[in-house]
Amino acid sequence: MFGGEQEPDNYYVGIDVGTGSVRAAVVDQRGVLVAYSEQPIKKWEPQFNHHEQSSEDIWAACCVVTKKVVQGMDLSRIRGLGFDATCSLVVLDKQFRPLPVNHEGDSRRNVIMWLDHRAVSQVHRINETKHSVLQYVGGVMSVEMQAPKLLWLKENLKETCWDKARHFFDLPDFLSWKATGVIARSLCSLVCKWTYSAEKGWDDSFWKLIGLEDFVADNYSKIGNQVLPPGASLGSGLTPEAAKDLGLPTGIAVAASLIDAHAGGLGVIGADVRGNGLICEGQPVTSRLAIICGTSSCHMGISKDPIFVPGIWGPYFSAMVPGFWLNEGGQSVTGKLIDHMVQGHAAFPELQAKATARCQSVYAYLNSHLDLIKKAQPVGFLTVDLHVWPDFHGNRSPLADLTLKGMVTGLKLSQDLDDLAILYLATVQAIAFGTRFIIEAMEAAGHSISTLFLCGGLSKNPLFVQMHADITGMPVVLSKEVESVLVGAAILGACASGDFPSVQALISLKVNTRF
Ligand SMILES: Nc1ncnc2c1ncn2[C@@H]1O[C@H](COP(=O)(O)OP(=O)(O)O)[C@@H](O)[C@H]1O
Ligand SMILES: O=C(CO)[C@H](O)[C@H](O)COP(=O)(O)O
Repeated sequence: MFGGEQEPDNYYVGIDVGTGSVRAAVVDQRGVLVAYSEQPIKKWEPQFNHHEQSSEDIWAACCVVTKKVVQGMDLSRIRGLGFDATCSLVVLDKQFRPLPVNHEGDSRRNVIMWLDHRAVSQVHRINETKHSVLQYVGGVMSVEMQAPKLLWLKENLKETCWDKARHFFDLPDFLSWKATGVIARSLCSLVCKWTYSAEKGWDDSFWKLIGLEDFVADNYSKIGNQVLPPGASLGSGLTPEAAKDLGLPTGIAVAASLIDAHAGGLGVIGADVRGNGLICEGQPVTSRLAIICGTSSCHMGISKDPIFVPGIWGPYFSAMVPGFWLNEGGQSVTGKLIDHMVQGHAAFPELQAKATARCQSVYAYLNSHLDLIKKAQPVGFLTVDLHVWPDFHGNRSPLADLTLKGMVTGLKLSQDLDDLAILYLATVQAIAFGTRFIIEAMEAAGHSISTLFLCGGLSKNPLFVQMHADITGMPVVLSKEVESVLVGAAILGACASGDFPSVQALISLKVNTRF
């Protein structure tokens, strides 16, 4: 972004709602992050594969972090606000009150999270229809998308939720509604998770065929019949009530939102790489793959013309970079898998104690422990006898098979810290091989990728980044600004403010690291 080296006059606020926490940042007109705050959010897992959150808890966390980042600032310099969030499903009634998405009737828990796999039977039936909209999600709809979840609600919670529901929002759209009172949806969420077409709109025949004809009957008013491009300015901007909640001025511009992975993609894909000797310098932006690695990893590749890749979501038109088609590969659990493997190991308490004693994160400790035990050989060779298959939560791409499970081969009876470190390494390598598998599928279908641009929590782990470079054989670029997802959200706010002509004009960022 945003260009220019002059002293900043204008600032933009980005709010990023991830799976585990909400982050806010103030970003100046040069694209520099000047304040940052983070707050955890609640998650419930009332039964296996059911994952729920609370939209009120999420909004409250947005308010806490935003108030913190603008503390002491001249608020009149804040020109715009942008949101991104996970693609979770929020359910509200006629008065915009939360409705329960669970058998317990707990209306606090009104969000079915993106990683929730309750709607297995529903997605199976949807895929059996072989409807033409499925071509635009890689040929197979994921259980993580919204149509199967909506059908599950209709079939399982008819009285307590479905019949009372008036608004079904993707979480990024819920946030922009909460800030502005405008119920218009972002093209990003509707195209990527709800089968909406940027060119043709909703397909009545799909909703009728899968048993959700209710939406057609009321002209899609419950799921969105006003659609805006990400970055478009919403209504009259921030309402007085939301302004009070967030500690921001009433009326500042608020943008139509993005899904979190797409905000990260926007934050990194246009990076200015000049002078780094990278292969992608001078190549079109379509040679870049943005990988947003947090709880999950999302692999975002763009093209001028639509490319149909079996098992990879899309092609989606204008869902991330306006005017480009997007393909989105993904691994449903990556950060969550690494945490699961490390925290579940018998040597974890010892690891935690040793890391704490050195004032290090467990991952920094494990990385230095691997360096110690590798001796003269390259670290990657420590796993010649131990292998992980990482699909503990199914395979999102390119196999698109939610029934797949994880595997570890080569286990021994010992369970000491060395074993834990090597299991951690094998898990990171397995995830990197998953990325290679996705890239191979994208290239076989017509993409031509030369360089990876990583962001998200896992990109702060040097071992994770190095393994991606080694295993894919591609250079990995990290942004100068570590919190690229928040920069993507702030780009939306900057675009909505009218200070910049378009999202495209805003996506050139500086980089400083390569692996
Ligand atoms: N400094 C770090 N070193 C290693 N791993 C990290 C670091 N920071 C975050 N992570 C990992 O990144 C993942 C969370 O990434 P994040 O982008 O915060 O997720 P989300 O957006 O899904 O909430 C976790 O698995 C966490 O362990
Ligand atoms: O489906 C997705 C994007 O299309 C993401 O996996 C989902 O939004 C969760 O993101 P994160 O792992 O960053 O919390």
